[in-house]
Amino acid sequence: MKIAIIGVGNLGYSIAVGILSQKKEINCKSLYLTKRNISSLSHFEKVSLVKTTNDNRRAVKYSNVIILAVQPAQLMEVLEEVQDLIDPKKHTIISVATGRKIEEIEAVVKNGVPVIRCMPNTAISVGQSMTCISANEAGKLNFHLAKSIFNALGETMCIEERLMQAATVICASGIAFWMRLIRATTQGAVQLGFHSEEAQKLSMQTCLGAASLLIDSQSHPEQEIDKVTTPSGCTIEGLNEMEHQGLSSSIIKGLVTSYEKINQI
Ligand SMILES: NC(=O)C1=CN([C@@H]2O[C@H](COP(=O)(O)OP(=O)(O)OC[C@H]3O[C@@H](n4cnc5c(N)ncnc54)[C@H](OP(=O)(O)O)[C@@H]3O)[C@@H](O)[C@H]2O)C=CC1
Ligand SMILES: O=C(O)[C@@H]1CCC=N1
Repeated sequence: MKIAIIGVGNLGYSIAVGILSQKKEINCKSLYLTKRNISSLSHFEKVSLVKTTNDNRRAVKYSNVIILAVQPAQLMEVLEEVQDLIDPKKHTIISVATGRKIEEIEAVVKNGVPVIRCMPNTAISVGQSMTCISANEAGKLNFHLAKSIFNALGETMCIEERLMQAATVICASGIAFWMRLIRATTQGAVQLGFHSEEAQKLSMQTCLGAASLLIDSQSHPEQEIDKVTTPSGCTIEGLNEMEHQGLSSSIIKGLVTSYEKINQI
């Protein structure tokens, strides 16, 4: 695969780091990285596979998988700039732009161009993204290209495009939500007597352990909670107080508010 990432900002950078860490498994022959101001990409210049440029047309010309990672408001302008170079027989477009539908991209490019819409998250830089994928008919024939990139960098799930906004909130924004939960438990640990670095380590590993328990045992969170909550013990006391204060309700309300905002982007 010859890959171009158009728009190497927060997410594009994370994808680039992930691809370079798994370049053999992904079979990446070259990686073009573009943005308008490329000074922040100078450290990539030492990597033989990588070419950094502010010339999107050059990146498209020398690549076959085009990952569009610009802001939603910048997407159409970038597509217009390169659309004449995009060849349905050569290129596959992978857009990670929030809220931009496949049909909006199809309206700009030639008929028959494979378009795949993906929603990874920034944990892609450490090979732990949860990436949701949907595609147009031509894109479905090239699902293997997206899967070979994103399966190497975490887990993937093929979903209907109508669910892409919800996936964005749960998985992409989800990184921020889980960070806040880790920060809150860290703050609690400090209040209970740990130094901040110790507190964060306790919080992070416990978070990882909880997720690993569910992944390995395929059980439901309540089954694991039952194993921890001793009758009349401290866990149920703390858990019930959190729920009295609206823990589950506030998280669900936050997710729904985030979802409503996405639909306005
Ligand atoms: N951050 C996240 O966790 C996630 C983001 N997304 C989506 O991914 C996309 C990117 O988000 P994010 O990385 O946060 O945004 P950033 O603003 O960090 O990155 C966008 C990048 O695009 C570059 N850019 C802008 N215009 C052009 C252009 N004409 N040609 C080439 N490059 C250009 C900008 O650099 P310069 O100004 O130098 O050109 C910038 O680095 C968005 O659509 C977002 O909704 C999706 C999932 C998660
Ligand atoms: O906050 C945002 O709008 C983007 C989409 C998901 C993560 N960042």
